[in-house]
Amino acid sequence: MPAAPLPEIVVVAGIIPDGDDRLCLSRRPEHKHQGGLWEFPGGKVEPGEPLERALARELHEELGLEEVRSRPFLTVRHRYPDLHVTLHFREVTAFTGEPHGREGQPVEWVPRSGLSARAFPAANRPVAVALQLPPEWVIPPETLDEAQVIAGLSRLDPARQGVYLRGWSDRPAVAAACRARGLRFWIRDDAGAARREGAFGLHLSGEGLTRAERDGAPGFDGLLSVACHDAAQIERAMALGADMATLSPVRATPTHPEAVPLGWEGFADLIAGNPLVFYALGGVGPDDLTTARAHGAYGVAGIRGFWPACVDL
Ligand SMILES: Nc1nc2c([nH]c(=O)n2[C@H]2C[C@H](O)[C@@H](COP(=O)(O)OP(=O)(O)OP(=O)(O)O)O2)c(=O)[nH]1
Repeated sequence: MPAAPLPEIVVVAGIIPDGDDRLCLSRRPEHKHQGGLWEFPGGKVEPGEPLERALARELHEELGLEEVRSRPFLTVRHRYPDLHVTLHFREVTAFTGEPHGREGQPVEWVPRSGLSARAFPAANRPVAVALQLPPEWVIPPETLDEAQVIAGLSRLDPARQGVYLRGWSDRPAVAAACRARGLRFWIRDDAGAARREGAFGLHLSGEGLTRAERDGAPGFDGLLSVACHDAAQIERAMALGADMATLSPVRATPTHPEAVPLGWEGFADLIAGNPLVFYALGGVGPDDLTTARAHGAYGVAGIRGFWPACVDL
């Protein structure tokens, strides 16, 4: 007899900041699923209930908060041995009241830097990664000279933007400019250079991925990222233990006219259920962030539209 299908639930959970770089966590009661672990407060969505309303209801019931406003952060689908869960994590942008455990559960404000010391349910891994990442991933144009790139970097916003030094990965002066500005930056393929320069991430191109598979995972402690274009590459990125990936091209781009665009639906289908944090790349701009999040991405990436307009292209 075929095994009975596992129950499926839809959950909404709030990432609640306090303006002092701390987030509100609560501890799940021992008797519940994933009991004893820390969680982002929330609970099951009722049939037909809009997500923002569901989160406001849960945060009122569990923490006593009022007037909760939120926006999408990251959607995660996870298969526990006994349960399939779709978790809609949302960033809380406004609330009134002081969170307290109305159901007797411990509630704490935890500094972002202290999150890794807490035990979370397995489904939360991509959220822990995304919480360290900027929503925009900017690729400096390779048509500029080094001085222009350095000038452009000084105009980026470190809170919102990270930088992939693609063609600039072997230029110490460009990495130094990122460090000076406090920008998180990624280096292409070269784990040694990423270590030396104190890069936040190492981004593997197709070639870098093949080399890493042949020689073993690169020796680099920071974030591991892979450039993906299809389901097979996503599988390979996960097998290598990657944290994040770019997936492209979402739309047609002048730089890769031969590549078949995925479209937003194709993009969403490819990433659904994969525990990586994805950036949408290829013909997208900063204004596409809401659309990207609605299709399961965490961030948007690109050259044009992201690079400061005041620097001449
Ligand atoms: N709220 C929340 N739930 C999480 C997180 N990570 C994670 O895997 N989960 C799982 C655990 C549970 O299986 C499910 C949440 O369901 P729940 O049982 O707490 O929902 P609820 O508050 O509506 O509970 P109940 O009153 O119906 O028992 O999602 C997280 O960060 N926050």
